[in-house]
Formats: sequence, structure tokens, C-alpha cells
Amino acid sequence: MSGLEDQIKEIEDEIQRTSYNKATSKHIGRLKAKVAKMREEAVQRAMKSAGGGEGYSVKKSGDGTVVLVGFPSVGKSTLLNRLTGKDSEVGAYAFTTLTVVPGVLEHKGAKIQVLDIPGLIAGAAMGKGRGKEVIAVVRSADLILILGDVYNGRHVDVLMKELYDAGIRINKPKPDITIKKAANGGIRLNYVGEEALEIDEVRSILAENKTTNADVLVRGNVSQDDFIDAMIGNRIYVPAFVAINKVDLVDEAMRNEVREEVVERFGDEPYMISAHSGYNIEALKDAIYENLGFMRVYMKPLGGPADLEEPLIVRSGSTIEDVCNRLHREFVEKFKYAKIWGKSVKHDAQRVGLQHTLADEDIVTIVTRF
Ligand SMILES: Nc1nc2c(ncn2[C@@H]2O[C@H](COP(=O)(O)OP(=O)(O)OP(=O)(O)O)[C@@H](O)[C@H]2O)c(=O)[nH]1
Ligand SMILES: [K+]
Ligand SMILES: [Mg+2]
Repeated sequence: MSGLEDQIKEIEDEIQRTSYNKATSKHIGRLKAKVAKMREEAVQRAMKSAGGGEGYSVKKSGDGTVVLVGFPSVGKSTLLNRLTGKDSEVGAYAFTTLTVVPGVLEHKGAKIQVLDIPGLIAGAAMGKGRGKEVIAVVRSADLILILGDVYNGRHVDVLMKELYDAGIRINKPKPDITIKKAANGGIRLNYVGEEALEIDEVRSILAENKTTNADVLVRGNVSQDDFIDAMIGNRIYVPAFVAINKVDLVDEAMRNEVREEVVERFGDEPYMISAHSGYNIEALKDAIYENLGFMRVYMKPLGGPADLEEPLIVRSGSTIEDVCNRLHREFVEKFKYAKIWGKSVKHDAQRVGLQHTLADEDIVTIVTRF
């Protein structure tokens, strides 16, 4: 272990030992910010020394990208092949897969890109085992499918820690925090909604970043960790769920044991599957679709009937601008207005602009200049 890692460990232990209350919150905040800064530094350094090797080149394609993350030999490649009909190499030994293998899952009208990657190991966030390249791919995903097998359900927390250390925040919305550095005036803290943090905490956290003058705006309930994340930046927020593979190899009692272990560590029920036999794979496909959050939008040409046969599949929360970008390069440039029939508007044929957020099954007419 390097000196820096020892120091990080020492401070983390101190945080563990200190109970959080009003009197200690400032101190804990400072320690956490310090660790976060040191860890970031360690990661950057490790990544640099991992060499300037080429990253994996995978172009995102389709309506959304899900990446299969798991320890070596849990069956990621077998699952990719099962989901997409690809032919990624499968082997009974660790690190069979040494690069990123993309496949396409077609489900409910969506084309979903599935990425099979090399196995992740403890220390990957610090660059171990091609961690640098693998983590970069994981960070670019729209959804993470954490894959374990019936023999290592208890290790799902090790994977989660690697993802966390790599700046990946799963299953939480991005906290709404703005930190604008200023030339003077100290730290000014403003809230929309509840007063989630104390000014003293915020000041001592920002001091670790050598920020003594800043305008800070916090919306909603955020934690110290959220605030530190916002200060460091470079965090990504992405949905994830767990599947446990190879259930064909064990009996009911063992399945339940693993399932309970995952619930305890991850919080949610895992999908119990067999990539080998195909058991529960349809349910898994549905889960991927659901977790990517798709919706259907029907296009209606100006003056003509809507095309109710073939919806456009877009991610939930998409705007008119997103739809325009999908249709034609010039649509945004030449956009005049859109007309909507459906759940996202108050009345039929309502006119909206580019920033309007659509709802599932909306009917849309886009009106452009000439
Ligand atoms: N019994 C059983 N074996 C499986 C299942 N899925 C995969 N395997 C076996 O597990 C071994 C590893 O499978 P891979 O698909 O290569 O696993 P991987 O996660 O891609 O492995 P790496 O690329 O080395 O990280 C192979 O021997 C597979 O045949 C399953 O559902 N049931
Ligand atoms: K393998
Ligand atoms: Mg593999």
C-alpha cells in the first residue's frame, strides 16, 4: 500500500470512530472532504501511471447502453451471447474477455446496446487489472447491470465500492448543488427548500478545496457526501441493478441464501438467472428496458395522421429537442414549434418549444421553417 493509501485508511477509520452529531459535523465534514481530495489525487495518479494505453473504443449506439459489470467468470460473456445472439468468447478461466464486446438486444421496439467487458477486480478504481479502461466504459453507460453468480453474492458490495471509488453514484439523482467561486465575500450559502447543511460544515469542507470565497446554492435535501461530490466534480449518476447468474448449479436453499445476501448489501432484490439455460432471461430483458426508462412517442406529420404503428423509442425525460436530434440533423436549427397530443400537455394540439419534456405515448408534430 502506498503512503497515500495508508493516510486515507487512517482518516477513514477516524471518521468511522466519530459519531455524527451537530458538534462533530464540521469536523467529520472536513475529514471526509480531505479523504475525497486524497482519493481523487490517488486515482488520478494511479490512472496516469497505468499508462497512456489506448482506451477501448466503443461507440455508443442504439437507444441506450447497458454494461455488464462483474468479477471474472461470473458469466458476463455467456449473458451477452444469450441476450444479443453475439458470440463473445466464453471460458472456464478468469479474464477470458480482454476487451469490450458490444451486442444489440432488441426488446419491445428498443435497440439496446449491451457491452460485455473484462472482469472487474478489487482495486479496479485505482487502475488494477485494466481498471482504467474498464472504468471508463462503465462511466459511459446509461445503465449498469451488476452481475454476480451464486458463489459470490456476498461480494456485490466489493463491486459497489469499486464503482463508488471510481466516482460512480448508482441509483440516486444528481444532487442539486451549485458552487460558484467568488473573488471575496467569504462563503455565502443559500437554500431552496430545507436547510440541509450548516454554514460551518460547508465552510470547513470548502476549505479543504482551498475555497474561501464562493456562492453556494443548495436545492432540496443533500448530505455532506453529496456536497463533497459536488465540490470534487467528475461524478456520474447512473441507474443500476443486480442479477445473480448460474442458479442452475445450486438448490433452492442456496439460491435464497444468496438472494438475501444481495438484498442486505445492495438494498434491492436481484434477478436470479441462468445465462446458460435461459432461466428468467425474459424477466431480465424487461428489467433492462424498465431501468433504462424508455417511452414511446408517435410522430404525426403536419396535417396528416399519426403513425401509431411504429413509435419512436426515446429515453424517459426526453425533450422535443432530443426527438428532433433523433429525426434529423437540421430539425433543431429550423425548429419553429411542436404540437402535442397526450399526457405531457393540458390540451390537445398544444404548442410547445424545444425544452418541453415529453410523456409516454405522446403524439408529436414538429413544425419547421420551410
Ligand atoms: N452452470 C452455468 N455455468 C455458466 C453460466 N453462465 C456462465 N457459465 C460458465 O461460467 C464460465 C465463465 O463464463 P464466461 O461467460 O466466460 O464468464 P465472464 O464473466 O465473461 O468471464 P471473464 O470474461 O473471464 O471475466 C464458463 O465456463 C461458462 O460456461 C450459467 O448460467 N450456468
Ligand atoms: K471466463
Ligand atoms: Mg467474458
